Amino acid sequence: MSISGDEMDPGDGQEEKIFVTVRVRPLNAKEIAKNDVSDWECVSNNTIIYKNVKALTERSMYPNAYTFDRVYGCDSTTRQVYEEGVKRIALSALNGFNSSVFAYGQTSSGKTYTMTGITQYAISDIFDHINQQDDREFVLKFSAIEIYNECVRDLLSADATPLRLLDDPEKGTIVDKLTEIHLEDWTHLMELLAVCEAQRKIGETSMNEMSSRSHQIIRLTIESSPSEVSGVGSASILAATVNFVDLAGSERASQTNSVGKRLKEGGHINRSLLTLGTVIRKLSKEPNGHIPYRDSKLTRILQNSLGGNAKTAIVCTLSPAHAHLEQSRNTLLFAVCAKEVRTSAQVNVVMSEKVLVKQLQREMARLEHELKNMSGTTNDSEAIIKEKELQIQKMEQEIKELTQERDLARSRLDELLRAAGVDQNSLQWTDSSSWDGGSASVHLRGSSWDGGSASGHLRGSSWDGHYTSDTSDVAVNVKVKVNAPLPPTASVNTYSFPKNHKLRNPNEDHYVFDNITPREFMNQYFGPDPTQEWDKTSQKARERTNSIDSCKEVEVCIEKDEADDVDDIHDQDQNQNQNEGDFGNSRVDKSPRSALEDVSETKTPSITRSSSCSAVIEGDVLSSSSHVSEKNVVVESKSESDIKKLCRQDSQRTITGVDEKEMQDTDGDIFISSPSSNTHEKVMVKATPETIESGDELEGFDSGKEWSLVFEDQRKKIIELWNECNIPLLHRTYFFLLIKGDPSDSVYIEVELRRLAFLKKTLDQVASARALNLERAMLSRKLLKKFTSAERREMFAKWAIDLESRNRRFQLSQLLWTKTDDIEHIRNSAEIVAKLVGLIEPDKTPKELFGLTVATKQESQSLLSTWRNSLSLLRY
Ligand SMILES: Nc1ncnc2c1ncn2[C@@H]1O[C@H](COP(=O)(O)OP(=O)(O)OP(=O)(O)O)[C@@H](O)[C@H]1O
Repeated sequence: MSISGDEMDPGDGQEEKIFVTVRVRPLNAKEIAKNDVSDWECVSNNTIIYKNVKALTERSMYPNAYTFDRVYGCDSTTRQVYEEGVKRIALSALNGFNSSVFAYGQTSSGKTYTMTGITQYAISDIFDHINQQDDREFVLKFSAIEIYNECVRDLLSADATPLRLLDDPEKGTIVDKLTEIHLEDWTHLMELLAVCEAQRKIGETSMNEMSSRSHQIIRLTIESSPSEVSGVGSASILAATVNFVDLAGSERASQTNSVGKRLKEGGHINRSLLTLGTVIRKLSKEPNGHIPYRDSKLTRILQNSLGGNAKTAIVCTLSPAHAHLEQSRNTLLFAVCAKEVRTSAQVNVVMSEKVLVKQLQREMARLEHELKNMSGTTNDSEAIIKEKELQIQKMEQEIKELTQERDLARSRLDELLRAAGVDQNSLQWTDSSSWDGGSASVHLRGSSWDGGSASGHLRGSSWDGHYTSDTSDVAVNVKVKVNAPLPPTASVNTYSFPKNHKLRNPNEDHYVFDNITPREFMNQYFGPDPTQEWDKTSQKARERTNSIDSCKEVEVCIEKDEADDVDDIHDQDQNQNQNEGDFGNSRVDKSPRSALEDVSETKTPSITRSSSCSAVIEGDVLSSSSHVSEKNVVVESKSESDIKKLCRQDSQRTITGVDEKEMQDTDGDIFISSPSSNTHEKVMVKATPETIESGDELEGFDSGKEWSLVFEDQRKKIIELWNECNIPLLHRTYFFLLIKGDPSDSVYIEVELRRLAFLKKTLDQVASARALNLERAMLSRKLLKKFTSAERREMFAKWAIDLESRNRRFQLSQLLWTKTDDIEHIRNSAEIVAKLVGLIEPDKTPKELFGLTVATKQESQSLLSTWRNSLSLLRY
């Protein structure tokens, strides 16, 4: 339904006439039976004429043609009457105009018939209109009264006590304590109309079997306000009423043969209708004179509708029968007067308290929402700022740490270079560290590998692979003799560190994880291992010395697969254990050389020599007590011949793909690796022991005495962690072969401690997870073994409900049912299974569900059907 602009806004505050229509009903059966004829004919849309010529001559004092806004003949429908005029008036209440629709006419002329239809059509259209309106919210209130024998009665109340009429300065006459019901929908309306019909006084007269003996006024109050989406505007808050008035019919006592109660009723009806007629006549003739509204309850209540702030439509109903000619003429006279009456309808912005409260609540809610949004935005901004500040703090801390590491590296390198006799003036550190995408490199470019001289380029230095100290390339001529010819284009010992530290060191141990090594883990969580870069830097320094005499220690790192010769190593370890005893206390006196040879005899997969191991060479050899291989082994040598021997032995036993010549001795030469020979091999030259021993004090240790205490403490910790983590004996042996308590070993010790701490934490986690699984497994076994089948099912049902893991439940059900092949047993128990597993795997077949191997296809289908039925019953 749509309401055109004309329909919705016929004029704000302008006077307009009451819209008057006339409707003639068809002759009824009684009238036809009496051979009565219709006196009236609608000759056009708005003109009705009296067509009985005989009567016309006899009663010439009456006009024979009447013109109204609309006239409807006996073949008209109520829909027509409604649509062609009444609708506009009725629906103007949606726009804030009070409105009223009357049916006026003699008894049995069709007032109730017409008004019933009009009321329903109008309210239906109001519902439709409201449903189409998104920008306004509506509240409908329904009330109904009847005026019976000059008493006002609430038709929605069982209490028949007459209601008082009160005069409100703003609203006019109001009915006190009238029931108003919030109208919800169409069904609700029908219910209320039925109540009204049931309550209304209806009686049988000779004119009408169902004669209305009272005036009925159905009132719909429409309150509307802008919806939340359309914003708020107090001016557009509207409240208006629409009255549907079905008057009782005027009657002649002689015609209705009324007596007693009906006669009294007829008297009240006629009196009130007479007053109504008087009011209408006066309004039409002397609108500014006295209008006797107060002479009847009806006119009092309808005062606004008749001559006040309302749009009004009157449908005058006629009985066409000649027998009712006089009443029809009176009705037409009333209609003639009514059409002259003017009303002045104005938009009612007077709102009810309820609407006002609702509007205020909505406005408050909107403001609160806005406030919340504003505070939310503020909170968000604060959170972002806080987060950024934290990031900045974190970055500053990282920069600080990196700077410290860099300075430490520089100082160490300087000391090494100083010790190696390199002219440090030729090297320049710059502070212009540049973030170059996280890669750092140390290049040693050999221009003439076979000639024994190489031009080393030390390009920056980085401890963690994050940055490069981008100094200008410093060319240092380093005389290095190599034993094996290298490809002339080869760059040797070039290390690049990916930005994310994820570079996997082939020398790394593999204790726990497949995808991350402890070193990677430590790099990630504890920062870089400074020893790696230290080693490289030391190597550079060594190369610069160009003096093989000063090189009394060589660090040799050879990687080999962990799996190689583990058993052999184990055997060797056992042999060693017989002689060596516990690490902490009983060291077997043994010459360094023999110690080295012992170690090398174990077919060590890799060998590394530390710069701090001279004490070992000249003193004790550490014992060992385990049997698992390690990749990195640190040994030491006192002389070049020792080194050469060691390397020869190792190369013969463990290194594959290494040129024998590479390890052969040329007295006084330094061993360096050939990267082309084997990517798993690396030989690094390191600083001389003299360099370290000649007063290299590491930071954090002021005196040898203090360090020795710290060292003892750390050593104990390491041993404890070794035991707790089941660290291979070989690793322990090699570790303490190299780490003897020299202050320069503190870095190695710290690395070891960190690694062990990580390992222990991981092992603890794994152990607790295993314990949990074991406990569960034990429970499963107990369940199957200890109890009878019934007990198992019962326990299992309880347990399974408690278990959160659905897969676990399914596995348990399989366990349960694989114990039997008894189809009947399973069928009977399908309900339990459905409870346990049905909600988990609804598409599984019985075979899959029950773990059966003997079920035929038919049996499976039968089980499945049973199971599904159970499932549907048990679905919760
Ligand atoms: N336009 C019409 N078409 C067909 N039947 C009608 C029409 N108008 C009224 N009637 C029938 O005429 C009879 C009287 O109608 P109704 O009860 O509406 O008259 P009324 O004016 O309300 O009478 P009263 O004043 O006594 O209550 C009813 O049976 C009704 O069905």
